[in-house]
Amino acid sequence: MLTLNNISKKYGRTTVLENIHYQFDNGIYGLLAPNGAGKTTLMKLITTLHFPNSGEIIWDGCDITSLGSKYRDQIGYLPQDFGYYPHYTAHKFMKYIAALKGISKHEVSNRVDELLEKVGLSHVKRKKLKKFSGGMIQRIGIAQALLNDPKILILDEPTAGLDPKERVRFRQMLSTLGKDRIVIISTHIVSDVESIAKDIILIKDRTIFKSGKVFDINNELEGKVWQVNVNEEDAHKLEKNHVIINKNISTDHYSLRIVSETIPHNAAILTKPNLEDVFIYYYGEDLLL
Ligand SMILES: Nc1ncnc2c1ncn2[C@@H]1O[C@H](COP(=O)(O)OP(=O)(O)OP(=O)(O)O)[C@@H](O)[C@H]1O
Repeated sequence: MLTLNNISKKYGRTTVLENIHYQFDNGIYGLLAPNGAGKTTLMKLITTLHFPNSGEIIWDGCDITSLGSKYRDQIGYLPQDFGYYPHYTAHKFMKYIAALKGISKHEVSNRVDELLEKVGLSHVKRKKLKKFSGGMIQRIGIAQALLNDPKILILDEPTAGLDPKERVRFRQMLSTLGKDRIVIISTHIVSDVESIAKDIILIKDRTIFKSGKVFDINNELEGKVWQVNVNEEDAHKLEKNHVIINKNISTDHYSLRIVSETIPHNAAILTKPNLEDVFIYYYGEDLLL
């Protein structure tokens, strides 16, 4: 179990994270917030690339600063700016990272082949990485992070730059990884984690302001999300007075998705809230920054 015990982090005089308290056990966690909210910082604290100004991180009952490499050996990390050697083949790159991680030579070959298979890249293992698509590079990124069979896998914006098809494939691959480890995925894209995360963690104003199962988080907006088709004039009136989650304009009407405590228009129909609604409702202003 990994516990963040009231951790705070400042850069200079600016506090980026404040009193973060959370407990992780095996499973996938979606760390969801707009850019700049502190997701990368939180991940760097967990990977020991940064240290908190106050609070402590506890792994299986011990402070990670006292565990040193015993703790770091348990971590697999895919950073946002994952660096790779374009002239290396997938196989050579994996062997290289395995050597850096101190994995013994007799273990390496099987492990590399097994992981390339797992991420669906064994058929291109002799291809140079410069020939790989963005999705394939991210899959190599996951494979290298898994080399040491980590108990904590940290993926920072793993789907950045991927097209929708690659995103789906990536999600399918990730969904199996949380069975026997903690997997923390940061993203500002709701659909990356909505269907695969056991818990969602939302960061706002430097702290965790909501966390829990998607169903429970969505439930907070139950009875408040409305769908309505209206003419242009009514659409403008509604936009002035309500939080608009989504707006589609067709030739003869406007289709609006609205969050409102009460029925916003006599043609409005109550609909089931989803995580996108929650995200836009709580972060609306921040998303425009
Ligand atoms: N090394 C640093 N020194 C000073 N400020 C930093 C440093 N790293 C991050 N910050 C600032 O801390 C805040 C949080 O950044 P962080 O990268 O953790 O956010 P994020 O949610 O991961 O966003 P993004 O997805 O854009 O990376 C930002 O305002 C950022 O400018």
